[in-house]
Amino acid sequence: TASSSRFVLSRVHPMWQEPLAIPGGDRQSPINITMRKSIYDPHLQPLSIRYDPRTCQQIWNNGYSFLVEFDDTTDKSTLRGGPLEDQYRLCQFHFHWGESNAWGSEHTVDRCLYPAELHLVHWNSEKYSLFEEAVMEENGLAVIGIFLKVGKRHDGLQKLVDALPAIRHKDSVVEFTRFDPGCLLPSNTDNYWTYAGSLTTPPLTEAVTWIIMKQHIEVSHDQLAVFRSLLFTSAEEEAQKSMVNNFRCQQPLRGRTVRSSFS
Ligand SMILES: NS(=O)(=O)c1ccc(C(=O)N2CCN(Cc3ccccc3)C2)cc1
Ligand SMILES: [Zn+2]
Repeated sequence: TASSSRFVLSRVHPMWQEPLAIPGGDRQSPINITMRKSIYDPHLQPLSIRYDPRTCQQIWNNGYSFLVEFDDTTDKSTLRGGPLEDQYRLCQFHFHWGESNAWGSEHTVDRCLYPAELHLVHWNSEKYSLFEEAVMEENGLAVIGIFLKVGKRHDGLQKLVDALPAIRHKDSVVEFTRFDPGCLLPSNTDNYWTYAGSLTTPPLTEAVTWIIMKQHIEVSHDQLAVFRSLLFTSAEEEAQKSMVNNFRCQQPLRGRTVRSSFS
């Protein structure tokens, strides 16, 4: 039954000890998406992604990734449509990456690993009044996942890359304004997979409608190398640890269906 907590089998994550039991535990993220098992759903609406660069506020190192945070006190940067019933507000975006270009993404497609994955995090502003509230509720969050591949330089990303040396250590924050997260979206946002999942970091709550883009974006090797120059550790700590491999291991599908917006 839903109340029975299952033991989520997972290898110990380098960054934090995976809890042995998660309440429910039958819709955990990330997962591998098997293309031939995903179900085309013709009723999925087009996504409406409208971001206002004026809501961009700061960038900070939280000791696990770096987050670009937005003013989410009004409906200026929003996500609607697709599998979503309600309107969601953008609150932050962050990335997950590896120590090498061979791995780093949290989700995979037919077991294909990408060197990094971007998460644009939104919360249901029709049903809840704060992110902290929505994070505990089913379908409280909607996260867009975008795979990164190493290739040509991403001009829009460079402004963000240039800000990273200022937040090298955990808990450092700098002002970061007038950045349009729309520049990080792939040219085609009509083709995506969607499934019911969870946060991939504590509290791992099963509150997320995942929307994983089929089309990846390209960034240069040097841009990704700057991500790896960040540190998990604060300025006070002796041993400096490079911020790499900040991804969670994959979780069982538990009978969930992954839908696709394309046939
Ligand atoms: N990788 S992911 O996209 O799944 C993702 C991970 C973390 C977050 C995030 O901003 N927080 C998770 C909770 N945390 C703070 C918090 C809030 C309430 C209760 C407890 C703790 C912030 C959002 C998305
Ligand atoms: Zn994430």
